[in-house]
Amino acid sequence: MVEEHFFENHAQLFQALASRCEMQLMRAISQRGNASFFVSGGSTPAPLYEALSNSELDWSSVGVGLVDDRWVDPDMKASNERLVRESLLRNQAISATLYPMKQPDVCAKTAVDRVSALYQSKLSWPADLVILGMGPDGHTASLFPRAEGLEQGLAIDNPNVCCAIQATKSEVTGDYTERMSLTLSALRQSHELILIITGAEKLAVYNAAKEDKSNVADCPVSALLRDEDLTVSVYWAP
Ligand SMILES: O=C(O)[C@H](O)[C@@H](O)[C@H](O)[C@H](O)COP(=O)(O)O
Repeated sequence: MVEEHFFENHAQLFQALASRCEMQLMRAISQRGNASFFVSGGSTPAPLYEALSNSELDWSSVGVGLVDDRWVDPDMKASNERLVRESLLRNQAISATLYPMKQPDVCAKTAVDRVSALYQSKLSWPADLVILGMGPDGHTASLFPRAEGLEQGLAIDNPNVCCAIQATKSEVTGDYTERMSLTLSALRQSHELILIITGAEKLAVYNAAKEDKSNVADCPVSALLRDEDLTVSVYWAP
């Protein structure tokens, strides 16, 4: 199910969301002594990460994982790891621990088991806080419609929390077709699942995906939105 938080502008959205994320991380730290925070890349969430980087919380108790990453060197502009290091892991949040997805392996497939084991051992599950984006094609994380590897990504019996995805050029901007992503079952293991979307086009895709009765493989985000055992908090502004 969904819990909608719609705002008149981005400034209001990110201010409200930063406060909510800060509270959620502080709650996890006070209850368990640590917090796991999984973050998406793309062009939307950077203002949230920049705001959170100034939050006065015990960042040394926060483990940061990636929701997904492009299989590119972390110094490349396309790298989600780079985006997170530049927007979140600075100021107060510099003392958080980031666990990257990208490994020296030539392809994501040979690294999946290793990154899954790393994420399952170093980050606490269920995830305390997960930040998702959504593409106009209904993908979330790097779970792209009909992409190679998506079946593993959607499989409820997949013991891994990560999967390797080979998106097609038409699905992704630029050449970043090879990805690693959290699986659907990993995303469902979240105490707080936040989906950030902006603009009219994504709102229309979201509204359709909420009702979507078609195959999840055609609109992976709908698997989360339609899950009655899960609450996805949707933050939207024009
Ligand atoms: O690697 C990525 O690109 C993201 O993790 C991806 O899942 C993103 O959240 C959506 O593609 C939306 O991207 P925008 O925020 O750029 O629209």
